[in-house]
Amino acid sequence: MVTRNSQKSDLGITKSMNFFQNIIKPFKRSSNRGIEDDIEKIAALEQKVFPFQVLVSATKDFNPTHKLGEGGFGPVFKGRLPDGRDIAVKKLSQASRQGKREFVNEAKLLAKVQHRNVVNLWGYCTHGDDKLLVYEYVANESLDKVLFKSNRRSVIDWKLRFEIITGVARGLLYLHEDAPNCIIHRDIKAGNILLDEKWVPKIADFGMARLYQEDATHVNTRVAGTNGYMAPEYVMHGALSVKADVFSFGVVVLELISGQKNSSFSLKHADQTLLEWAYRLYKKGRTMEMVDPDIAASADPEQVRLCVQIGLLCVQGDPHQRPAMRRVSLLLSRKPGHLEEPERPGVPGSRYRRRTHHRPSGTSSVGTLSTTGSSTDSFGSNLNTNSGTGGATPVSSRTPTRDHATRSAGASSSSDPHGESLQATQLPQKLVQATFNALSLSHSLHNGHVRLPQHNIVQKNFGGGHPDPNLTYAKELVAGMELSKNDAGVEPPEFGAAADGDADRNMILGNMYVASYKKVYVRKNKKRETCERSDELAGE
Ligand SMILES: Nc1ncnc2c1ncn2[C@@H]1O[C@H](COP(=O)(O)OP(=O)(O)OP(=O)(O)O)[C@@H](O)[C@H]1O
Repeated sequence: MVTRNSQKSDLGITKSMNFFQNIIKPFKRSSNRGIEDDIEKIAALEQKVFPFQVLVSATKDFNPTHKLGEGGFGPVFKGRLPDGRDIAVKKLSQASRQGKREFVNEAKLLAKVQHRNVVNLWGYCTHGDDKLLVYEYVANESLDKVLFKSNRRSVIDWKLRFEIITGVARGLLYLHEDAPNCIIHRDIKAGNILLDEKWVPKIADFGMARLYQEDATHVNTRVAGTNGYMAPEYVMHGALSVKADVFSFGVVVLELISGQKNSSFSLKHADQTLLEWAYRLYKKGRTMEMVDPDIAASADPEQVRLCVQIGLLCVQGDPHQRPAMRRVSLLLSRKPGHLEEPERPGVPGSRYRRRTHHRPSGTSSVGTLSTTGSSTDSFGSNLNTNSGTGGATPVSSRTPTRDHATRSAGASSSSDPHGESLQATQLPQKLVQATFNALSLSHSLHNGHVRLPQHNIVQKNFGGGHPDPNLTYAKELVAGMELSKNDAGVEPPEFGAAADGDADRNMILGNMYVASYKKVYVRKNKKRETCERSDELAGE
């Protein structure tokens, strides 16, 4: 990576220049071209189109030495435009099967998203099958590298960390409520927060899910988020709302305070997660013990308490209990004490308990750019989120498929005398952990991304000879369960045994296994039958 010092003077120059001039400069024509050429080019510039050749020369033909890294969406190259501006060019991998027109439409929309705390998309380019996005170059590394992978973590002292928290909150508020379209990021994490030369945080990778949406003919297990940051209702049911981003933001806040990465915290502390640990300390009034020892000296106890409280409010299990980002931004400017008490945190993989709210119908749940334009509490509606036999069975598939799956799996939730407990709104903690382990497995298999089946697409396309993402999901579930198989004494199901072409058979089998696991588990652990751990947690 090119160091930020070498960029500083250029950045200084470009900031003072008008944006349109900046854009037009690299394409200045020689004087003998026609006026039509001019018009065409100006039109292209307004649409923020970058000619491929400009990007080729900016990145020295995508030279490996210019490669900044490669994420789930493809490689990113650093480049410099003829006017001196530095850019980051993301070459989308072929997994984005979007047509050229759709890509251009999406990119145009995303290029309108401009905010100080968001990595600005300056333009885009298509060339043959290649699709490229051109971003402003952000000089410092991503937050995860500074926080978790370097010995520079003390460089971001408490004051900076607090500013990063407020900056990310503002960026996310903008995406949710003030951008031209409501954007649910879906993958808020320390790795997607880039820091500029003044440590101003900028949210990266917004809108990517939209560019990678499956079309009607392509079934895929889509990149859905990153382990350790995903809201429980999203992990378990694919239910997506702005509150899923709020949850991920809460995780980032607690990571920033503690300097600990949520997804690896449990490896060091077998019996708890970062979120539970934070909750316990908060309940005991010992929030300062959470602070990263490297920066403890610079920490302001009042601000720390406020941030811990806000972080915990954001990671509550019930999405409706989580504050919207506007409120978070407001709260960050207040003194603690005016705030409600957070309830115990949700665990990725756990089921949340719905309260008095009802899910609004007809809201979009999967798209990144919300089709409703509503900013808060738009809650996923295409999946069952609130009942069932312990898993994420799609609503529309449940009636026709369950009977068959029940027979195939040799277990029945409806005939089970403990049926009531199987319908409980929360799974035992251990089961939750096992599911989480399954997702961790998926995490390691997929370059840090958890992949979830996209149920509605599966349903639409099953029978077309596509791979069955439900199979993967169910196997992952079971892999998690197997870690504790001896406790449960339940054999995993035979996947694929049901051969009638039922779209969700493997999902159902996986869920049945979870259900039967739970049945045995509950029998063996009567005490935990109600799974109410909040008092227990608070008292510990
Ligand atoms: N605008 C940018 N300015 C500077 N560096 C960038 C920019 N965008 C991305 N990078 C860097 O490029 C690398 C790849 O980024 P990318 O966002 O594609 O994937 P990632 O964050 O590493 O992984 P993931 O896909 O899991 O988010 C990262 O090191 C990132 O910090």
